[in-house]
Amino acid sequence: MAKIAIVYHSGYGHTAKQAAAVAAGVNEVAGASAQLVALDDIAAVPWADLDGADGIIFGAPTYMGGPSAKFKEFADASSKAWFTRAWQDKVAGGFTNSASLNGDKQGTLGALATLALQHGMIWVSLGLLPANSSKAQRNDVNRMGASYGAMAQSDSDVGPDVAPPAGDLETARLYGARVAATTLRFVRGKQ
Ligand SMILES: Cc1cc2nc3c(=O)[nH]c(=O)nc-3n(C[C@H](O)[C@H](O)[C@H](O)COP(=O)(O)O)c2cc1C
Repeated sequence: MAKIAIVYHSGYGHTAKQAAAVAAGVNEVAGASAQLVALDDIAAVPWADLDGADGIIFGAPTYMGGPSAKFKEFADASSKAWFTRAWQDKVAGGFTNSASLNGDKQGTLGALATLALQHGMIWVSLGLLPANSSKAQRNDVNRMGASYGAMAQSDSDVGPDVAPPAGDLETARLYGARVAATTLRFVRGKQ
């Protein structure tokens, strides 16, 4: 069994929907299971569960071009795990959601990847072709052409009941499945 923790922050619920889609993708892979960890209270982070996971997927909304402050608080607190190399060689991935089509989401994914690399983790790319032809539609998979991880976009005037759109949630689901399948290979390789 590959245990995959999905550690995310969501201020207003949009990134939480993306996180749920990532978890659905993980759980669709036979032999993999997802544990969603919402970063509401840093004092409540289940560090032992993260240390015991085979993979960790990080998620944050893009605020001012980078991960939200609450996620950064978690990243800073993870320095204890960094000292002990507790997450060394675990599989890692990341996702972000923001209001603008671009919105500097790449800055957030870069920060999430850097966190994983500092911990000695093995980062998984998105692995999906971009929807960038003249026929591309709003609900296409990977409509923002990401490669670092999964991106989603939520219109600024609507709630998480309607955003992010279905294609972005499908992108998140496919990414969760990809990270899970990759983690399973590592777990089986160790056995
Ligand atoms: C403090 C703050 C900063 C933001 N900065 C950005 C930004 O840099 N780029 C962007 O596209 N959207 C930005 N937004 C919009 C959020 O990314 C967007 O509303 C997102 O859906 C929020 O996700 P959440 O509901 O999970 O918190 C910002 C929102 C807030 C509250």
